[in-house]
Amino acid sequence: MKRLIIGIGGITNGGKSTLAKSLHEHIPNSCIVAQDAFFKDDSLVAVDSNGFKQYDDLDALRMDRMMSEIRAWQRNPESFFASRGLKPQFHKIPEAQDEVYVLIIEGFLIFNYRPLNELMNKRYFLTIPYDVCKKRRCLRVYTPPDPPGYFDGYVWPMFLKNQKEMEEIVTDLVYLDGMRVREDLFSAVYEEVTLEIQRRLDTNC
Ligand SMILES: Nc1ncnc2c1ncn2[C@@H]1O[C@H](COP(=O)(O)OP(=O)(O)O)[C@@H](O)[C@H]1O
Ligand SMILES: NC(=O)c1ccc[n+]([C@@H]2O[C@H](COP(=O)(O)O)[C@@H](O)[C@H]2O)c1
Repeated sequence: MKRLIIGIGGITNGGKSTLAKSLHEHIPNSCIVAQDAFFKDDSLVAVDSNGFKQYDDLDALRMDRMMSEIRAWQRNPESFFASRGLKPQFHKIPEAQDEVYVLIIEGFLIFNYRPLNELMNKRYFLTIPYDVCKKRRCLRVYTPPDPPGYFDGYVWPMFLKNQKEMEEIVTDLVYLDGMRVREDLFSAVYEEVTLEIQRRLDTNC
C-alpha cells in the first residue's frame, strides 16, 4: 500500500476547505484532516494586550491531537479510511495492482508546525488580497464570532507574521492564487496530485 500526503495551507478564507473537499471528492482513497477541528476551548485561548483572543497562533491549537490523528493514518491508512465510513476504490488504471492512500491536510498554520510540515509530500498555499480576505472573513461566523476590529487589529497582522515565519522554514511551497475560480484551482492541483499518484503506482516508492 502506498501513501501520499498533501498540505493545503494558506490565508484565512483563502479557499482551503473548499479546495480540500473537492480534491477529496475526486481522489479515490483520500481523507481530510482539517486543522480547524483542533482549536482549544475558548477558555484556554490566551488574550493579548489589546484584549483580542489569540486564535491565530499555534498555541490556540491542540497540535498534539492533530498529530496523533495523522499518525493513526500513517500507521494504517486503510483502517483510518474505513473508520470514517469510506469505501476503498482502486485507481482507474487497469494494470494497477496497488492502491495509493492520500491524506489531505488542510489548515491555516499547517506549515508553521515543523513536525507536521515535515510529513508533507506536496505543499500548496492559497493567498488572496487583504480586501478580499477582509470581505470574506466578515461574512463568516466563527465560534466565538470575531469581535469588532479583530481583523485589522489581530488577524491580518498575525497572518503577515505567520507567513513570514513559515517562509523561513518551508521550501518547495506551491503558491495558489485564491482569486481564481474554484474549478480552475481544483483542476490545477488535481492534475499534479494525479501525476504524483501515477508516479507512485509506476515505481516502488
Ligand atoms: N475560488 C474561490 N472563489 C471565490 N470564493 C471562494 C473560492 N473558494 C472559496 N470561496 C469562498 O470563500 C469563503 C471561504 O472559503 P473556505 O474554503 O471556507 O476558506 P478557508 O478554508 O481557507 O478558510 C467561502 O464563502 C467560500 O465559498
Ligand atoms: N474554534 C474555531 O474554529 C475558531 C474560533 C475563533 C477564530 N477562529 C479563526 O479561524 C481562523 C482559521 O481558520 P480558517 O483558515 O478556516 O479561517 C483563524 O484566523 C482564527 O481566528 C476559529
